Amino acid sequence: MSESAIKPRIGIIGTGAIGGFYGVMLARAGFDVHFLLRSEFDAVSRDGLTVDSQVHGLLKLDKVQAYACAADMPPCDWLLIGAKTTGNGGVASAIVQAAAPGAKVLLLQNGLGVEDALRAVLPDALHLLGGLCFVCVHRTGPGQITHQAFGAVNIGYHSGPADAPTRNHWVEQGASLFHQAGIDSVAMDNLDLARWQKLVWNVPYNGLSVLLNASTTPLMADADSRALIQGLMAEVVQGAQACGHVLPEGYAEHLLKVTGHMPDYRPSMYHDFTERRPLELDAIYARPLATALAAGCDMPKVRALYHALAFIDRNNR
Ligand SMILES: NC(=O)C1=CN([C@@H]2O[C@H](COP(=O)(O)OP(=O)(O)OC[C@H]3O[C@@H](n4cnc5c(N)ncnc54)[C@H](OP(=O)(O)O)[C@@H]3O)[C@@H](O)[C@H]2O)C=CC1
Ligand SMILES: CC(C)(CO)C(=O)C(=O)O
Repeated sequence: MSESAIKPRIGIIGTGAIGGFYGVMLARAGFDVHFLLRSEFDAVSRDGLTVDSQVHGLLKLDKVQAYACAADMPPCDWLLIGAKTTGNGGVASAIVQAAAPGAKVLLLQNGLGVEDALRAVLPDALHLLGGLCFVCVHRTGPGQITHQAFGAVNIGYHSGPADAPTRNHWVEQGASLFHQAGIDSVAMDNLDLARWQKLVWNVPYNGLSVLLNASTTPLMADADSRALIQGLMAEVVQGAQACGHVLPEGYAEHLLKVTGHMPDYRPSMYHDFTERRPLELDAIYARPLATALAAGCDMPKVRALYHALAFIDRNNR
């Protein structure tokens, strides 16, 4: 921890929907939070960040410690990465510039193996952790975030210079940051399993929202799209099993039920498509497909969805 800080100093690398939401919640809980921005730097420096939350009400952070350049940030004890996985090449140098010695880097991203690529370019002294966000947030304008539902961040240690007890300590500290901000967070022993588990939701809904131009309510209401969702979910569960992960019994059915009760929601991939940003196809489709195949499990429905999305993505930019 930086010596002058009573609480760990937190840096947000990529202040979009996820980075903005959790950053605002942590700042409101009294943490010293510093936000790295790109296209929205001017607007957020001037007008602050607003979270219009259907859970917590209207949250406003008027004076944002905003930066356009990571080298200007003070050394941060925890760095929360809110950039899309498609931008991870560009965030590595920002992490190095904003990290205090021995900093904890928490990757708040969807997909499989996202820590592996980043680990390869991070200094050994940094701790790398994965955070699975169960939340429905999206940007509606510069510095404007809408929060529709949920919020939990589940955390697992990926790699770094810590023995087993120290790993647990850092995971617990990460969870405690979120608890202090009123957000649920549990420690996960097996990050890979947790990532597969999250994919059971993201593989069908993220991709189908783009392919069928639909949010969750119509996707759930229509018998054909619901059958597609179920077929995709079943394959991801099989893929996870082939890789040695035992998912809770009835997990896919549980997710269907939860989604049926969620507010009508457009996943982040839908927003990337409409804003003509690159889709997170590598992390959410290509890597799970390759990993499952290497373990002897083909996922033909997932593969077909991936190829359709790759076509759409190439023609969208
Ligand atoms: N939205 C959600 O509800 C959920 C999202 N996730 C996952 O969280 C991750 C983030 O998603 P989300 O918040 O929706 O994405 P957004 O597109 O809303 O936010 C990404 C932010 O990162 C910024 N950024 C990217 N690269 C850099 C860089 N090099 N330097 C500074 N800023 C950078 C972008 O800036 P710019 O505006 O300039 O592009 C943008 O503000 C994804 O992996 C997603 O799958 C997981 C669970 C739920
Ligand atoms: C599954 C969901 C909608 C909420 O748990 C989510 O976290 C996501 O969009 O990735």
